[in-house]
Amino acid sequence: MNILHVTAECYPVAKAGGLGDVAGALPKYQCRARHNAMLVMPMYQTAFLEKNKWEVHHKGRTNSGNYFFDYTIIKEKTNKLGFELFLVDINGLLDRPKIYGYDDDAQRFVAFQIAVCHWLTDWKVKPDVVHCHDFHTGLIPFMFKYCFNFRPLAKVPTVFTIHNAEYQGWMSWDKSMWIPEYDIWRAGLLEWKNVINPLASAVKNAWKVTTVSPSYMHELKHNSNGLELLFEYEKGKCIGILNGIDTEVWNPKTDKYLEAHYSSLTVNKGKKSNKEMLCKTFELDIDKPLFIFIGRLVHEKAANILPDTIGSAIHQLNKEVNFLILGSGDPHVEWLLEQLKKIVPENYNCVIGYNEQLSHIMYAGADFLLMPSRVEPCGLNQMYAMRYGTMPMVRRTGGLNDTVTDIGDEGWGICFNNAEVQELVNACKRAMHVYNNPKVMTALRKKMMKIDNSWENTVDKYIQLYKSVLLN
Ligand SMILES: Nc1ncnc2c1ncn2[C@@H]1O[C@H](COP(=O)(O)OP(=O)(O)O[C@H]2O[C@H](CO)[C@@H](O)[C@H](O)[C@H]2O)[C@@H](O)[C@H]1O
Repeated sequence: MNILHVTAECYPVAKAGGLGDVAGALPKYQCRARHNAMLVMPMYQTAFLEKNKWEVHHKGRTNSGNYFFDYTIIKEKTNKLGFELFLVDINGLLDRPKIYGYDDDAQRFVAFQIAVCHWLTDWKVKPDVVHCHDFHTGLIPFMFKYCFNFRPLAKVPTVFTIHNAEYQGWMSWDKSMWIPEYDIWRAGLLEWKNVINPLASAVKNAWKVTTVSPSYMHELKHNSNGLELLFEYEKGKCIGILNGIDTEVWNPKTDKYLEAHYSSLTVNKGKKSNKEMLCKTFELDIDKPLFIFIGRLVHEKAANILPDTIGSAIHQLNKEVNFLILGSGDPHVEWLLEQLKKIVPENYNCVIGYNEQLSHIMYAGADFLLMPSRVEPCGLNQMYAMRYGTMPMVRRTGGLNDTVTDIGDEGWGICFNNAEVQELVNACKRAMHVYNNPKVMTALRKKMMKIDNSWENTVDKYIQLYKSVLLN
């Protein structure tokens, strides 16, 4: 089957979060299952672009409203990622160092989607299915069906995966001029609550819609940042498929970012070496349990409760715990986390920013991973942590619910119900209890490392889904 993924991120080309991890792994494992998966994304200015060899695959000229532009599709020459990788170059618009965060992001991603549609219209062999990810690609299912210029794509099936429904890409109606001329009677299929809503549009127009865990699919009908009724209405074409993890990138035996490798047999020794390195670098006491948080410092991740939680836990647990945070996001939370260094320097440290290598060393060296997320469509961090023998401490929501079982229910993690400071502190107290019982801790580490969350288990679910649309 010929599958084309369309996405704004893909590890290791350009990654801001979990979307990048999934987009870098799913096509690779689809190819291993003998399908022809390809991926197209914007051409940002990244190290990956400079370090690899490219050939020009297609050149075209099109427009987004009054903005006429030339675009070039380049293809990576060696299949380095295990699948064919195409980048869309639009001079001045996409070729920038960051993925997101520019004032004209909306226009950038609309132009990207138009270029992809324009290219595919010209391409003689059409993919069997086009798989779009998150709102940056959410207008594509509509454009395929209703833009006059893209008529040859009208029958190409589209699947849309929601990695995060909190971000919907809202645009006021005056931006509709950016979208190539379309059947005006279908304008309602672009909007939700009187604004253009690319995520809602994708849910309406894609042939199938998936979320990255079954629990999250269920939750969206009750809590989806305004789209609850839409998900209820469209539930017939929606399905939750749990993410996998790339067990080659995330493997403590071979991880290229680690100096001390280990397996479940050598887990205590391996984790100790990595913890030593972390504790030395961040001036923390190796004998105390190390709790970490890695991720975007935003409301949905409940990052705002971290500063108080850390302060209270250090106090209530008589300074017998250490915390290390890696992340960036809300400037106020960043500031509070920085200030905390001055208050509890012996038990806490943080790195504000994005650091792929450090994240791997932290998963390997920590004892516990905090994930108090208010919303978590799937969550990869807890699965990485488990693979590295680090106990996940999670709020029971979304994909966290589907992947972590509490130690009280014969599981391997610590679960709690509310994103509140004292609940998280209490969870730390339970964690301390386990930590102080080395035999139990070791057994749990070995147990969680054996859990198989690999993509091999999941790929077939997507293939079955694609097949169901091909039969229509
Ligand atoms: N400062 C930093 N430095 C280094 N690495 C960092 C980092 N901040 C985050 N990361 C990395 O980014 C990834 C985060 O993945 P998650 O799935 O946990 O969250 P995210 O909200 O980005 O993804 C969304 O999409 C994914 C994929 O579908 C869903 O699992 C998730 O629930 C949904 O919110 C991990 O690889 C993590 O290590």
